[in-house]
Amino acid sequence: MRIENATFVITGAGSGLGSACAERLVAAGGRVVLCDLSEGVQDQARRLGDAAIAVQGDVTSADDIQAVIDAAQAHGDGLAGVIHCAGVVSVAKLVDRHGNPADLDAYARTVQINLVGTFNVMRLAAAAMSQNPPGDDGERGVIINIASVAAFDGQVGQCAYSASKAGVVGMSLPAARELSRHGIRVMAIAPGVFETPMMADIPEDAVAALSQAVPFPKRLGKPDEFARLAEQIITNSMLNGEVIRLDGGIRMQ
Ligand SMILES: NC(=O)C1=CN([C@@H]2O[C@H](COP(=O)(O)OP(=O)(O)OC[C@H]3O[C@@H](n4cnc5c(N)ncnc54)[C@H](O)[C@@H]3O)[C@@H](O)[C@H]2O)C=CC1
Ligand SMILES: C[C@]12CC(=O)[C@H]3[C@@H](CCC4=CC(=O)CC[C@@]43C)[C@@H]1CC[C@@H]2C(=O)C=O
Repeated sequence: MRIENATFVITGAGSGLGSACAERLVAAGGRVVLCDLSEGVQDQARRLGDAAIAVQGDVTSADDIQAVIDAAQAHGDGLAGVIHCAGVVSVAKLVDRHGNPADLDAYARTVQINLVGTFNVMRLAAAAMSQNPPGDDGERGVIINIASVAAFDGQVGQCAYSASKAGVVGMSLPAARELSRHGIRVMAIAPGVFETPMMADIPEDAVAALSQAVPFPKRLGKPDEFARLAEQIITNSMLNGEVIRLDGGIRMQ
């Protein structure tokens, strides 16, 4: 799949990994529709110029995401792909230090945004892309979902987050198998620890410890390193039905 003059939806594009993907795709000649809950996404689109537009929306809402996809179809010649970066992290023990059980609504909220939101974006994007004229090899589109190393090595306090990301991993192969008949590829990236606003409130010594836990290089990943992998997935049509860890070799304790 080529990037030049093709249109991509990027969710979570107001910040961190999504924002870096938007910059990279525009630099490669693509058009982007940026979706985020936060209104800051409008400024991000303005910074990127005419190739970018923003549609504020919630990935868990069918109406919001349909509006994003409609905007993408109007912004170019059909929707070529989605990089679905919107997500939230949550930390809560099953039983806290006072013996209270974890909050059930908080658990459901994380799963709703990270897992149900991913399914919502995938289903609406795939329905739109299935109507595209076929390109090389009959390709009609590509979906990149974002999991996490926490899908495989979840830490204490990450029951909700790890379950939501493991669900994203679990959906990728059946989705790729099903959508192959439409020429749509599905991939997932499982990042390790990346330097984004999601990490902003973590104390310096905790960030240093996380960096030390990476075999090589001993630092947090940079958002553009993530965006470069997303770019490779878009342009390399043999990548399908797989989850790629991008983590410097870290295995969380
Ligand atoms: N930063 C890291 O170390 C890692 C991040 N990830 C995953 O990567 C993805 C991107 O994370 P970052 O860029 O680091 O986080 P971030 O917090 O910088 O960006 C996430 C964006 O998603 C948006 N968002 C949240 N809920 C939304 C909703 N319901 N609808 C629309 N937008 C919504 C937020 O407004 C925010 O702009 C997330 O799925 C995260 O779980 C995975 C592994 C490591
Ligand atoms: C630091 C902490 C736990 C983590 O390791 C995550 C971090 C937020 C960004 C991340 C996203 C991932 O998908 C992988 C894990 C992690 C680096 C979390 C913020 C608070 C968490 C904490 O303090 C745990 O005790």
